[in-house]
Amino acid sequence: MTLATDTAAPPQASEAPSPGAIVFRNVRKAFQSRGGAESEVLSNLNLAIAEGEFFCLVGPSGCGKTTALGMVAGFETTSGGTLSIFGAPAAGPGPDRGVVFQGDDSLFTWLTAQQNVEFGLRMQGMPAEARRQRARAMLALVGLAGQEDKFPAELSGGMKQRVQIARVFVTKPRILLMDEPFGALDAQNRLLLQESLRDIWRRTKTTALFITHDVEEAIMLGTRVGVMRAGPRSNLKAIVEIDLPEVRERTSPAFTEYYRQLHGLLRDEIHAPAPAGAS
Ligand SMILES: Nc1ncnc2c1ncn2[C@@H]1O[C@H](COP(=O)(O)OP(=O)(O)OP(=O)(O)O)[C@@H](O)[C@H]1O
Repeated sequence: MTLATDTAAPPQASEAPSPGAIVFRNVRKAFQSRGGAESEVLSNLNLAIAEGEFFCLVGPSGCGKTTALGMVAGFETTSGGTLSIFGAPAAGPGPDRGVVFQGDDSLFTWLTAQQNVEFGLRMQGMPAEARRQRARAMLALVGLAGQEDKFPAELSGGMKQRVQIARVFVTKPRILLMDEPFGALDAQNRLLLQESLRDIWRRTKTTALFITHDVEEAIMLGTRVGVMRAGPRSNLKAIVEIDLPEVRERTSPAFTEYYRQLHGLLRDEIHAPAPAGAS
């Protein structure tokens, strides 16, 4: 069980660029209020996510998890430091990064599940038969075999979220960004989707950054779990490496021990006093 508190220390000038799929170096993010005052949400954020990792991020509400993910997605710019994606400075959104949000309602209502999943492949110019087969296989992987011809209005919330995941994975993005994708689901659907996601990730080893409020979910899915400090000026407090078998058992002693450790780190942040000078 590895607990790292000093994550990705700033490089020296002579140091070669770090390898890694997603690398934050001293990243700062501030927002300007309408009155002109600045609030610094993230400060000195250092994190290197390796290619093929499934990195989960947990932290107190409002600490800046979505902001960090939004910068990787290209929806937000940094206010300082550097953020690189596969060695290049992060720029705007691109097809190399697939994004799934909580209660994502962006399916095309006039297309079937199959057509929704095929859409990105069609945009890539894939021939009809190849994309039909790829989309069907992906829908089967998320447990939707036999539901291909249903429209979003005919699907439950959990089924729609499965289509979202299939739609993102099918185009094989290099990076998968998920912001509480199962947050709006009931407990049973949540467990089933965690299993599907873990299964797909084991097959594809897509680099993933996954935000959750659920420590158990983070241990179930992650190769490492990062715990963020309470904001403002948040950054990473600790990273816990999850050294569990590929098939994870929630009731195993090792799982329970990770839960206790992570829950403790998180609880301390939730009850931590605000830093001096916090606005
Ligand atoms: N566009 C924006 N303009 C101004 N402030 C913003 C903007 N986006 C986010 N913030 C502020 O940044 C802080 C961090 O927000 P963010 O959504 O990243 O937190 P979070 O950790 O994802 O929260 P939660 O767990 O509740 O979803 C909050 O105080 C939020 O109000």
